[in-house]
Amino acid sequence: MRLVTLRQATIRHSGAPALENVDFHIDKGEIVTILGPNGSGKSTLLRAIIRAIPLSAGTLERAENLRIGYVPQKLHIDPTLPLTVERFLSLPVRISPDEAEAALSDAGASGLRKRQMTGLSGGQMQRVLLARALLSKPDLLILDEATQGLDQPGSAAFYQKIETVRQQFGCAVLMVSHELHVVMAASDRVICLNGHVCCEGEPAQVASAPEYQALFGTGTLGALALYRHEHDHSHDCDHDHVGKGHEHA
Ligand SMILES: Nc1ncnc2c1ncn2[C@@H]1O[C@H](COP(=O)(O)OP(=O)(O)OP(=O)(O)O)[C@@H](O)[C@H]1O
Repeated sequence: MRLVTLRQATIRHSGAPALENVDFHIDKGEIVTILGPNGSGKSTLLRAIIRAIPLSAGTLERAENLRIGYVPQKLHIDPTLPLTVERFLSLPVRISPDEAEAALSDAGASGLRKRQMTGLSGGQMQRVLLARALLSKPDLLILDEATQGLDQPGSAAFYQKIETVRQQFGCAVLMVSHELHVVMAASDRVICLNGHVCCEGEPAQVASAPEYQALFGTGTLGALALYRHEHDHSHDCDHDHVGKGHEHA
């Protein structure tokens, strides 16, 4: 089932085009990742889909009653503002402590309900933002560089959580990320943007496309191969492997 379709979408900011003639779609349950250099229109695309900015040309269709959960890049909260996680989750629609606890648990943030928002670590904050996005039981979860500022284990754990959430909620996931190898391995489809769609397809297809390599180089091909490798051999000893090639075996 198709959740969102953009046809020949053009978006201008103060007259200057950020995106031109973009065709895009996402289906139920898919994980789609948007890659692209700084200023290539990734956030603009996401914000158009949530109808935060209008199209200058083209069309946007969304499935009827589509529920979207949006996890922003970051959230600025005034450090002098007392705001517990529970109260944050109750903005703007009040929820019960049980609902707050359930959403936090789904997002892997159990136990943070009474904490102050300004006292959370980067990883805890992202999980609270995820919990908030999950409250609407989304059909489509949108993440805009949600792991920016997290260390590598932190962001890997976050993406694993996203995969669990997708299975649990049956939602599609649309995300922007710069962490090429993790994201490429976790995505069904990758779209490479640079003001327009440069190339798109399954991760392996995109990684070998000349347009992608012109933007990102060929380095990620190796990383992708490591994460995608088929396990076609057995090991003659059962110690823990530390080699990168076994991280995703
Ligand atoms: N509100 C705005 N007003 C004017 N120009 C804007 C606005 N928002 C974005 N732009 C411009 O539109 C272009 C695309 O910006 P966008 O934020 O979508 O890129 P991005 O790919 O998400 O970048 P980054 O990776 O740096 O987050 C950039 O040239 C940016 O300067």
